[in-house]
Amino acid sequence: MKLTISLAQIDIAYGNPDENFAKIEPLVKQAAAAGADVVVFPEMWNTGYDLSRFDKIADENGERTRQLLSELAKKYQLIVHGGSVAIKHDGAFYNTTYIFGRDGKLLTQYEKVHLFGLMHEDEFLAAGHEEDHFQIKGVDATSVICYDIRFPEWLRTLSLDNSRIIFVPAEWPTSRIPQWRRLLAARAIENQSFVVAVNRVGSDPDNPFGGHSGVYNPMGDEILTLGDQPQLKTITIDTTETDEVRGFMPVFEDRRPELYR
Ligand SMILES: O=C(O)CCC(=O)C(=O)O
Repeated sequence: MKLTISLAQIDIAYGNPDENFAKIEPLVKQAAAAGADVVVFPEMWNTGYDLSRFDKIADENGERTRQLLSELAKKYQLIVHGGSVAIKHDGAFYNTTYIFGRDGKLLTQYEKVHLFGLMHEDEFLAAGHEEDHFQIKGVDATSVICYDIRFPEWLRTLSLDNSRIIFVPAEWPTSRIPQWRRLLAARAIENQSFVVAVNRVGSDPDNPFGGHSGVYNPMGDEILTLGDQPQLKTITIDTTETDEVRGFMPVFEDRRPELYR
């Protein structure tokens, strides 16, 4: 299946949801004009890492985000992968992904499983504990968030359900961009999947963020890379490449799960 994917690499206004929400529609429109089947945003784009103000700025039950993404998916007739946003529900804060189909219906949602202590997420957020699986034009896909890519066992778990694409929204600091690119390539190679990763650019009071959003094929080649400036880029991938790679190198069949822990 051929899939056209737009990566929306944006700067995020620190702690300013109104400014950030206003950025989304023009990018969805641009992706639709480029013929995209899906547009992807970075991690926690509504607030950035303004964690100590989440009681004031996190999206209550994700309602504002869900309403906007649903409307835009329907209006522009494409899948909107909403990166992730800071939300509040049941008295706790979560780093949450929402993905909407062309009909405006929620395809899946995911709460970040591995909280990033170096940026104090574990002090302010509750961790998710559920897998997410969805389909794009009949192709199985899954999605994680940023620091999750350092846990190959989690991405493997998510990939076991026939997934062919792993989406990765992120706020990944500039100093570790070389690791970002190597980790994404490794996750693509070992899971014989496409990896579509969207990082933010710009900076917050603690970190500059290095962009280099990209798409990796199932051999781990970086087939699209964005620089370190805000931009939207679009690429068409052929997901049957995953069948070819899994055919000549049957890694999934050769697993020995009885030996692993
Ligand atoms: O793992 C890293 O180096 C960066 C992770 C990160 O920035 C995040 O999870 O938000």
